Amino acid sequence: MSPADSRAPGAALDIRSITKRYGDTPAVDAVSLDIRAGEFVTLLGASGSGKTTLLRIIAGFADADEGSLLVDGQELRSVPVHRRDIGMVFQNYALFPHLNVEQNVAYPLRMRGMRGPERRRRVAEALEAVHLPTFGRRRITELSGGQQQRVALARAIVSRPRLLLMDEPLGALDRNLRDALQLEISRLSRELGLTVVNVTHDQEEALTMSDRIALLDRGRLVQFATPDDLYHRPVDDTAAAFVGESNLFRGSVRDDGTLDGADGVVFSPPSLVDGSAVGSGRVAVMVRPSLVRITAVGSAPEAHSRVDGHVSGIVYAGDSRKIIVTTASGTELIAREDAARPLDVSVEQPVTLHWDARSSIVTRLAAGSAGATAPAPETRRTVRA
Ligand SMILES: Nc1ncnc2c1ncn2[C@@H]1O[C@H](COP(=O)(O)OP(=O)(O)OP(=O)(O)O)[C@@H](O)[C@H]1O
Repeated sequence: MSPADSRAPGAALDIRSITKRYGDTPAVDAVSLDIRAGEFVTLLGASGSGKTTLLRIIAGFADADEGSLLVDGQELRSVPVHRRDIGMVFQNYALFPHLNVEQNVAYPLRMRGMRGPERRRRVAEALEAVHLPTFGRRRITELSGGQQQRVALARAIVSRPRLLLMDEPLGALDRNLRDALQLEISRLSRELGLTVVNVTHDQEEALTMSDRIALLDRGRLVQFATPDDLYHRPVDDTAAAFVGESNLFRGSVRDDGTLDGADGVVFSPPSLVDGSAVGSGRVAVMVRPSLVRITAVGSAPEAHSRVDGHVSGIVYAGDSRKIIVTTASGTELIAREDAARPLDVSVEQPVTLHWDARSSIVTRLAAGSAGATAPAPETRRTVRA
């Protein structure tokens, strides 16, 4: 099988303005993505954002109302499912219980009429790739969930498909197994130069595994970017709120550096939150909780952006500690700090949250965003479907 550095350049799959409606509501709304050969792309979004519908359209289980799917310039929409040269892995494994591991993995090759030593060699290679080289004769019912998912993966890659589609492949597994398989699937896709489209609502999984992430919201593509860009340079408040934990303020930046309607947050220096950088007056300003510091009222560094409130909760989460601060108007903000640091605040204590102005990220408001019509600031935590 080909190593990663032999990946072909160019688009493996060019998704152009794909739209699918159920009744009047678009489940997928004019989504365009150019997926490169050898790339691992994740469709990420809350429940109902259109991920599975788009994946099913690529697989050929559903047809789009509009748009095209081009592979090497050829329209895929008119190609029947079994001729699309696509491997699939589902959350529920979908293995044949009456066949053993080897027979399950060999199935796609049998369908293509491949037999004899070549077929055996390919099956052995695929089982090797998923670290199950000695499991060929095992019955499916004798395997753990993680092992079944590896068999499903081996079956999906054994015919070396042009494209591997995965629909929440790790959704049924426990956290430890999921973490281990995430790394293994990433390794395998790199080693084999696979082009993968993966669906998940788990942002950590998306950030860990993907070369690029397509963030969907109500059928629309919000941003298609590397994990780093999505995290550090969200295009709007929807992306900022969905990916990672964030403190998010929406409003208009005043000349004095405060944000209209934002609980008296003072951005310092104000030039760093110049809304003109992202268009008209109304903006979203985000700061990640890990970049926020907490101190007694009145003792924040002058050069820092800051807001006052009182500590309303302290939550331990393994290595880190989340301190929840509620402002005078009831907005909850988060500071996340290393749990090894001595705790120098207590619940109910008045405090100032502050952060280096360079940690503020200014983005535009998404069309239809709550903040586009109401200026109330808001804190969003990790959103999970
Ligand atoms: N066969 C169908 N008939 C009618 N509506 C549908 C159908 N399939 C999907 N939808 C609707 O289309 C929208 C997108 O659904 P889809 O399953 O693609 O979302 P998703 O992002 O994959 O969600 P989840 O993470 O919950 O699986 C939803 O509002 C859903 O109710």
